[in-house]
Amino acid sequence: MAKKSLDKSKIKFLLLEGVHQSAIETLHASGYENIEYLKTALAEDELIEKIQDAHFVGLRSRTQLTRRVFENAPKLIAAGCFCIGTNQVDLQAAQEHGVAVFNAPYSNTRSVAELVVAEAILMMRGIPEKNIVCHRGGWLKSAAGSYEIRGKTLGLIGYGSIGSQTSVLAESMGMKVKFYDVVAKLPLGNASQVRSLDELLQSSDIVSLHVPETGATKNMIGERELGLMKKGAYLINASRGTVVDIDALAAAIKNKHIAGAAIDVFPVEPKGNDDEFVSPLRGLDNVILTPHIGGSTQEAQENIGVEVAEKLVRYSDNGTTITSVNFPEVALPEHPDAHRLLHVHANVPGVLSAINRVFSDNNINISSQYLQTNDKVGYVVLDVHSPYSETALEQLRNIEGTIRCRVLF
Ligand SMILES: NC(=O)c1ccc[n+]([C@@H]2O[C@H](COP(=O)([O-])OP(=O)(O)OC[C@H]3O[C@@H](n4cnc5c(N)ncnc54)[C@H](O)[C@@H]3O)[C@@H](O)[C@H]2O)c1
Ligand SMILES: O=C(O)[C@H](O)COP(=O)(O)O
Repeated sequence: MAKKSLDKSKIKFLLLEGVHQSAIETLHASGYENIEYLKTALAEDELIEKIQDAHFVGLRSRTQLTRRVFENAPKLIAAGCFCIGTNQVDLQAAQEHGVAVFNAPYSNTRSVAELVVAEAILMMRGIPEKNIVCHRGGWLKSAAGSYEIRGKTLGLIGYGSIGSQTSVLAESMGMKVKFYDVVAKLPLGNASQVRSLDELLQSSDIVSLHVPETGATKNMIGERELGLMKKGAYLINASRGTVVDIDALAAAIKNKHIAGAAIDVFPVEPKGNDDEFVSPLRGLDNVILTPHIGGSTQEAQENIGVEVAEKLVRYSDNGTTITSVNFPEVALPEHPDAHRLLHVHANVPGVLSAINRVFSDNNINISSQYLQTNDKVGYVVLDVHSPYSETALEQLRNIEGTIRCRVLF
């Protein structure tokens, strides 16, 4: 029997964390109607229940896609992070289960950069404290401790998309910019790269973090690093909550070594808007606390919705994995006259020759073949002109090392 791809009505998308409606519109426009849409993140057990019959999952930064989730997601072929960070996904486990992961690496960059510059100004003017006092009926008219940002040094930790965009905005407002990054980066404008984190901390009036969550960035700002910062300096963190030792920061603010902070991300964040936010930073003057909204603007969310949904659609319709964060990247042409097979396998010797043997044994002529591998996984795409038989597919699925195998008609 000839095998065609799954009917679009049977392909299920599970969208979590209230991703923007633009994602749904993009999926509808491509013929995908089977969408379960939830406004919240799900805890592991609930997620495992919901993901059983999902082919695609869409999430933001709160949902944890753990190894256990992948082990219990038999139909899942791709995950879309409708955000920049992908640390909430066990990328290794995803790859081992043949699940391609996509994100939106630039769509909220500008939103974060704008917020950081705004916070630098607000903190250097002592606005959080003055604002609170006014709300309580007080009047704190004073220039004491208030400064312009012009001429001050902004120290950026991480000079990737957000760090470098922040650099441009800050310089245009007259700040001097220094940055520390583990990679040598082209400094934009008059910015300069320093050799060590310590040098950056010792010479900056405001330090802002723009690194991903990794083993190396965990608590990279702790008691020692805060102690190295200038007395009266400010700290901004809109990267990940694990990067700053939050108790050490609270202590440094209380003993007035650090004059203020603007923190958007926390080691533990509430699961949803109805849960209490607990932090040692609550109640401290000149600390701006925001609920992880660095990338939460209408512009960013709408763009992210379209961008990530399009990547999922392209992978579903065509097999293209370009920009996947964990999968070998293959850019594929349209295949109007061909039947396309997508085969994901462990990257071990012999799999490719076994695949080719199935084709010759079944007398199937290959019209095009595309292959990319990384150290763990191989992704091969084969276009043929006659439909795949169930027998050939069964043989392909039975090849040792096969992780996933699907047909696009
Ligand atoms: N608050 C929010 O809503 C929000 C929004 C978007 C992104 N983020 C976070 O911001 C992070 C940065 O985003 P991006 O788009 O700029 O990422 P990016 O990958 O473009 O840049 C990260 C930079 O950090 C550098 N880096 C990595 N490890 C480092 C280390 N140990 N020390 C110094 N530098 C190091 C990298 O070399 C890179 O230049 C994301 O990973 C995400 O976690 C938060
Ligand atoms: O990684 C990101 O893009 C940010 O942390 C934003 O995440 P969010 O979509 O959960 O707000």
